[in-house]
Amino acid sequence: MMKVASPRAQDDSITQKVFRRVYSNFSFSTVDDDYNHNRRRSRSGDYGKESLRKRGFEDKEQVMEMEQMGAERIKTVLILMSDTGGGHRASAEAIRDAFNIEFGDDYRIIIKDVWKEYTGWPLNDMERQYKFMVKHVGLWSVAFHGTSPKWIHRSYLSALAAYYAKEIEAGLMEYKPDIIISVHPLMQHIPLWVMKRQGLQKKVIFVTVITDLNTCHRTWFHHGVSRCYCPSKEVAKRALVDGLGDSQIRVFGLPVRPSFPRTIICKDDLRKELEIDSNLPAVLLMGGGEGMGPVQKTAQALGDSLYDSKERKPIGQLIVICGRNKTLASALASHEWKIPIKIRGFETQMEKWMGACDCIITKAGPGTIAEALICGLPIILNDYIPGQEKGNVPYVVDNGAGIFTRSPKETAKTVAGWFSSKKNELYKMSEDALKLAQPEAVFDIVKDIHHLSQQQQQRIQLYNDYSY
Ligand SMILES: CCCCCCCC/C=C\CCCCCCCC(=O)OC[C@H](CO)OC(=O)CCCCCCCCCCCCCCC
Ligand SMILES: O=c1ccn([C@@H]2O[C@H](COP(=O)(O)OP(=O)(O)O[C@H]3O[C@H](CO)[C@H](O)[C@H](O)[C@H]3O)[C@@H](O)[C@H]2O)c(=O)[nH]1
Repeated sequence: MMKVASPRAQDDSITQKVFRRVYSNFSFSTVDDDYNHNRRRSRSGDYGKESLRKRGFEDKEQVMEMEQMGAERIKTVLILMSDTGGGHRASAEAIRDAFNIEFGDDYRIIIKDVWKEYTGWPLNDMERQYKFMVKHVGLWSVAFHGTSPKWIHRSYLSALAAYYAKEIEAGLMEYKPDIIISVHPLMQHIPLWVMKRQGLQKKVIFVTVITDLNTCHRTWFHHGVSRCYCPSKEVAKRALVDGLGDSQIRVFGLPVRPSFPRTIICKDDLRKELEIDSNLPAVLLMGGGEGMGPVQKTAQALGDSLYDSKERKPIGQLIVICGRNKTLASALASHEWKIPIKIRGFETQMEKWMGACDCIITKAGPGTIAEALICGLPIILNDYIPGQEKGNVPYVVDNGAGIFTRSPKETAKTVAGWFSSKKNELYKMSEDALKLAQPEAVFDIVKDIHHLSQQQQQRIQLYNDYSY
């Protein structure tokens, strides 16, 4: 079905095994080999090589083009991501859910960390390395900025691509994708390099969905993509500066799981369901999927500021979502609290917890920010990861949707103010948050990808008609 020019001649490589499994009659051929598998039928069923040859299609490229014509079939979408933090998975799941809602069974969606499953070090270990580096922020800052020049990241990624070429080919081709969507900064160069080697650039649509709101890394921008979906004008400007064309760039917003915009939020019902006090205002405290940032100190400061010692009663309540940080959860659980508090681990229905609260304190994770904006939550940013999260601070603060402070005491004082004498301030910020929100972003993205797919189908059809 497609040419596989193998760089390292080896018998029974992973690629070959996978191809044999997927296409039972498949036998490997290089560009110069004869086609020796012409009895096999393509997925559309009508374009076996023999029949095409009889119709006068002797050229190998033509025969392959024809084989791709499977007009009315389910399209496979492969979403490439890695669990470096929780944001990439959340965006990948958002895109999958939106495809299902908009197009039902027309698309089969597969979310994969192909690096982890098919390659070796360092690609298969990104989660651990990322966790380590962001704990030592100085190290992350050097890695982020030090790898910004194109010649540095390009040469390193090209070397990795060449080294793991066969494994990555196998990883990508196992799913026979019609469309590849990358939601990770390190998943443009290598797959596009593999696709180029296989002559698949015109057959498989490749798009990037950027999941950082402002100061993103330059590895996000690759000239070879059909589309680069930017979550904000700031990121689009960076894409233009990096040489992407207007026709490649679209600005719809950051993809957020459809359960956020599509859940009709009734705070009272949510509070009942989550067993949260219905009468006290609630602040949500979190630190991304890994529970990063000054969560413990902030929780303790809130424990004091939200308790009115004169009246001997709380003026607010606290919900802490620790994500995967179990140490944090057990440290908080062993503390004595004067205010109502809920300490939770990794939650899968964040829209409910956000919908039940009145404001949020978080590090500047783009996913959390975009979700909080949709829920109209004023945001206190208490930390950011250098590099990709730095620009998220002005994005929120300059648009009036929140404030930035690293001081747990100041954070606690601000929330106490919002819950007592400064309710108007809280209300105004909530309005500004809703103005900045882009709840339809994920639907706009999948509709545009669908449009690209249809255009490609039409091109193939035209080629088909013209050739006959
Ligand atoms: C020596 C030159 C190295 C150039 C490296 C470029 C590509 C690296 C590719 C694979 C290596 C695996 C390292 C994985 C780290 C995880 C990164 C990640 O996924 O972040 C997600 C985050 C977001 O979730 O990624 C980003 O925001 C941008 C990615 C930046 C790439 C940083 C690469 C660090 C490499 C460490 C080498 C130290 C070099 C010192 C500089 C002179
Ligand atoms: O218990 C939890 C805790 C968090 N989340 C979700 O996890 C995501 C966290 O994503 P963020 O973007 O806020 O932050 P992360 O640190 O987890 O994300 C990582 O990926 C981001 C890009 O997507 C940024 O690059 C960021 O700097 C990097 O650390 C959000 O959707 C949040 O709702 C849950 O579903 N359950």
